[in-house]
Amino acid sequence: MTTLEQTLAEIRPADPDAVAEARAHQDRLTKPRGALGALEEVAVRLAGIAAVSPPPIPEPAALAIFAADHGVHAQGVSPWPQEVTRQMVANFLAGGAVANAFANQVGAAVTVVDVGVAADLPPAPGLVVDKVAYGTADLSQGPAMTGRQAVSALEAGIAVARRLVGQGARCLVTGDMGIANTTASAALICAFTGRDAAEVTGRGTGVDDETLTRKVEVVRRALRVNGLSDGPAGTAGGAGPEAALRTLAAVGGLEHAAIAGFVLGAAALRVPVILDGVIAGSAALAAAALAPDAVDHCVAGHRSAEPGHAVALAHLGLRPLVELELRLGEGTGGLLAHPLVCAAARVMHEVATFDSAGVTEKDA
Ligand SMILES: O=C(O)c1ccc[n+]([C@@H]2O[C@H](COP(=O)([O-])O)[C@@H](O)[C@H]2O)c1
Ligand SMILES: Cc1cc2nc[nH]c2cc1C
Repeated sequence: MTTLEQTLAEIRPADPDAVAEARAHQDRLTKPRGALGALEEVAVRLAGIAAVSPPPIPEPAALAIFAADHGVHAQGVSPWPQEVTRQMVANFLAGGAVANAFANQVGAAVTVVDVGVAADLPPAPGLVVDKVAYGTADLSQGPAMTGRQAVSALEAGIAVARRLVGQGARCLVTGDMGIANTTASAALICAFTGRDAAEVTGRGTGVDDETLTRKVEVVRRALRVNGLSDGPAGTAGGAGPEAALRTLAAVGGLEHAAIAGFVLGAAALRVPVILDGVIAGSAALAAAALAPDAVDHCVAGHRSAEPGHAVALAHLGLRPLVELELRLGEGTGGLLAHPLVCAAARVMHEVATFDSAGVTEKDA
């Protein structure tokens, strides 16, 4: 069995007994029922992931920033030059990016993974080189990746999840870096949800109106040339894992595939994975198409300003914890959500019950 096949076979849904126990416990705690809003569902979700209630507090966290370049950059879909991908990788490794500051704030270790940067990077502590290609092909002209490249990138992500959990991480956070990757994200979201390109394509790093119009056309062309535009909603590329892999290879990026693998790896290990922005959301659609139960192991860290992100999260049935109009990527929104996820779990360990504290319950 390949690493991908083995990982897919290991993924199970949330544990129903732990979920039921966690719900019942929430209702015994000294607070009005439901008073912790969405955090109650996070606590229940963590119990379902760990298959125990109360669930362990998911710390320490580890962030993996998957970096790659995109052939579609040649279509003028980003205002930034491609070399910014490589330059930002150097910035992450030097500790100078926003992701580093946020990781320090929440005590998360940072790993940078080169799965497809279009340049060779010098070895550095914190850098994992698992380069599948020097960037993808232009998805508006044909498939961005071969099936084999997509599987290699998925398996690179699985390997990182396994390694970080093996080193003691109890929560994984997705991060990405790749100039032009919001175009690939929009194409993935169209292909997996059946929505129109104009609804899900956004300004990314900040394109002007003219470039946005071109970007929407590039996404439409990508779907058309790859045979993904004429299926029923949600199954434009067909149903099942093989179709999911074909769709991912056709219009995804190497970092999207690696992030999908990272999500699958976390799910197989029953470790919660906090999703960052639109790149992670679109990658999670691919992971969910490969293994629907993987979604049970995900927490949506935030909702980014990119319009496709809300569409992806709705399709996954995930509610974002933080909404600050962030549109940076790197894992920044996921990191900010980590203390909320830990607080949700801590409540389950430390808050007294009505019985134990001698607090009178409301009238029946
Ligand atoms: O996380 C997001 O939702 C997000 C939204 C807009 C832009 N980004 C980041 O910006 C880069 C892609 O933007 P663009 O305009 O080059 O496609 C890439 O490095 C992403 O990490 C990320
Ligand atoms: C400067 C810069 C930093 C980023 N971090 C993630 N994507 C990015 C894109 C740019 C352009």
